[in-house]
Amino acid sequence: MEDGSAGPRMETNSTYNIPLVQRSSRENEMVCIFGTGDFGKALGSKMLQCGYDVVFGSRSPNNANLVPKGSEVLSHHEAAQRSKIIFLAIQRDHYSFLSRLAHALQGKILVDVSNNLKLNQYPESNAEYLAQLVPGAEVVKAFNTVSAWALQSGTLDASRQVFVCGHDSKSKQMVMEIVRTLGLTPLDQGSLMAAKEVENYPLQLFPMWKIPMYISSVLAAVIFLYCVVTEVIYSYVTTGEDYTYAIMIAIPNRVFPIVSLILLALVYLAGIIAAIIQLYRGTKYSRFPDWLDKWMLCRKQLGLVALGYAFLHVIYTLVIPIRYYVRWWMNNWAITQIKNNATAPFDPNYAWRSDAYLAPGILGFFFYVLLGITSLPSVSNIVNWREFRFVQSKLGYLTLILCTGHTLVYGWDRFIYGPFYRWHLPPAFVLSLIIPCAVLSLKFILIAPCVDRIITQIRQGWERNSKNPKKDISENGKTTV
Ligand SMILES: NC(=O)C1=CN([C@@H]2O[C@H](COP(=O)(O)OP(=O)(O)OC[C@H]3O[C@@H](n4cnc5c(N)ncnc54)[C@H](OP(=O)(O)O)[C@@H]3O)[C@@H](O)[C@H]2O)C=CC1
Ligand SMILES: [Cu+2]
Repeated sequence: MEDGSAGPRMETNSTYNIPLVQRSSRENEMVCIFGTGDFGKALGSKMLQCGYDVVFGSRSPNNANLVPKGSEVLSHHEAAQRSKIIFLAIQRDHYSFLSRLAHALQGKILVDVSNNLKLNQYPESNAEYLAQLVPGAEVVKAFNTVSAWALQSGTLDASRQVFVCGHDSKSKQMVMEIVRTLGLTPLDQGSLMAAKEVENYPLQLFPMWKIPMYISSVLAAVIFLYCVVTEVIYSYVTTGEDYTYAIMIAIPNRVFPIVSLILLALVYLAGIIAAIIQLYRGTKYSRFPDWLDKWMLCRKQLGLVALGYAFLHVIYTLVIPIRYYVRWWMNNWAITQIKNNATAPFDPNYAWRSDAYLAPGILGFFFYVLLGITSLPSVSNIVNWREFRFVQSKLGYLTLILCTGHTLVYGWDRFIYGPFYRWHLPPAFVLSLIIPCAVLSLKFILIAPCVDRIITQIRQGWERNSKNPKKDISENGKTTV
């Protein structure tokens, strides 16, 4: 496997932009960069550091002071003559001027580094558009996943990989050689047809978080309103009591665990729905509906958002003893006992109940954190996928069971206790149990030996409706088993 060490290494304590290591095998190679914007400048100084000669092509060649020291600025036309490879650090919207330069760009390698603002912003990829504009040049897509900031500050750890694609393999090799010299890792993605995917890549990181964030915000808002109605407004309307201070801590501390529990259950609901669909269809070879695919893909983010809410619940719970309302209430209770000269008897039932409620909460949170840690790339990279599956699935269900148990014990007799059903609405925690209990019950059914056997068979490739389940006659008449 390639790593960054193929090219000359950067040594420390040298002046910026002076070649740190001379490229040993040949004369300094000249590269041309069109555009003196953020990316052009960052790429230029990185290349200078790594021993290339850099010439910029700009609309205003007189502003030479704007570019990194040691490089030249010329007009586009002149700069193009100086190098075989031209990096286009220009937004796609401005590409049209290149068609006028078509003659000067004949036979050159044009490296398209551009990104878009939105997924599928244009019908064709930027690189393919460029290839149409300048048919005489070889277009290679690369560098779009590396940010100008990372290039300049040297903090490339997270983005060392550079996707490269293009039709002409020789041009691609030359660009990949530059990528290596800059200390990055090129990943060949194939022909220019892959450019669209490469361009979508930096934009695609967002949707993974967008859906979980959206779901959790909507859930939190709805549950918050529900609690405000059934607690604050209800108290005010029925007894005239002012309970509005609850919206600061008491109600959020109901909303956070509820959202957390529902999100955690949603993580595992996706897999259960997938298993049910496979059971129903009797095969694993047909595609899941689009929404389920998306859901499956954002499970990790969903779980991490759930963990965030669990954290909030823990912190909000820890401050309970220092709340004024709680201190007042405790003091008042003690004073009442003193006044009446009667100590309330110790109630072992109540002690049991409160410990039985806290214990699964603490354990659940512990496993929750463990789940979160094992989903970090630095940890998941050192376990094999079986171990990862084991942790994420077994530990995940254990967490879900503990957290659901925590909520069930919290409920205890409140499930049937009339005063908690204000305006005939169930308390919010009852609603929070619907999805987790459904997930756990369904999972229970799915792991029953008779059902589990069928699912395992399906996942190993068995098909219920296949006419020839074992035999498949291929074109040349041979039978493959
Ligand atoms: N910034 C980043 O972190 C990253 C940027 N990219 C891509 O790199 C490209 C450049 O980005 P960035 O440097 O941030 O953009 P900027 O807007 O900072 O710079 C673009 C440069 O393009 C030139 N330009 C602007 N308008 C025109 C025009 N009408 N005709 C010809 N040239 C023009 C200008 O250079 P001059 O005045 O010298 O002509 C300008 O400095 C984009 O395609 C972007 O998607 C990719 C990855 C990361
Ligand atoms: Cu709790």
